[in-house]
Amino acid sequence: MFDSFTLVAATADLDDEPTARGVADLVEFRMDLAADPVRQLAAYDGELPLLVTNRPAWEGGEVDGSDADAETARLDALEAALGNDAVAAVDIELAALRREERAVRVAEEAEALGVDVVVSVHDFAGTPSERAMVSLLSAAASAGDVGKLAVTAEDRGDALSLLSATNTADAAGERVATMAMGEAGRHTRAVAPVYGSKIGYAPVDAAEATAPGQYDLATLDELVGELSSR
Ligand SMILES: O=C1C[C@@](O)(C(=O)O)C[C@@H](O)[C@@H]1O
Repeated sequence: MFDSFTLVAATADLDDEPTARGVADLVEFRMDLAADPVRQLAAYDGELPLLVTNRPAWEGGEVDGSDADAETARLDALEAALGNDAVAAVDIELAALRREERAVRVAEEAEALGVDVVVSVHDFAGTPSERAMVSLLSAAASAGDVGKLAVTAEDRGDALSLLSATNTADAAGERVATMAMGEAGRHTRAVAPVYGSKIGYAPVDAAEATAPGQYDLATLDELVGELSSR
């Protein structure tokens, strides 16, 4: 997975899966935004494979990760999800891998089960320098199967820097996924795949976006299809 562009339908409600079928390649289950994620996963009988994400508040999500116990509980829930046969990929934050042994163990467990690891970095405050982004992408890509960087663009210059960093990482043979959040970065969701980004996220319904500036699934599918060879 992730060798070519992968379109991901992001949702907190696995009942959305039939609507994503035929368009998305994968469903991202945002466990941190979901009501009763354990029950939803156990009951899942959809066709699309799942990417599970349990994003902590310290990285822009909803689940508590404010102390060691909360982080252990969050990562335990993520690890438990790996046992579900529908789970093909897991998202783990680069910052968690850097500071928590428990996160490294979840990544190792995923690898042992043949579950791909998306190592993610989010910047909700702005866009780091191009050099810093290249280095973050490299660190994230080498810590898992794909390195993902989502930044917040304030202007076109930020969007261009992200595209350029994506191009550099791709040319270096790194498997990466990039997107700029916010209005100024919106077009990067369609354009970054041209520069090597391997994942695009979109909600099935634009009203249920999981990040600022996302296109709805059908629109992203169409835009990426027009611009790349999807
Ligand atoms: O990390 C990402 C990328 C994302 O933040 C985006 O900007 O599309 C959406 C999230 O659901 C996903 O986990």
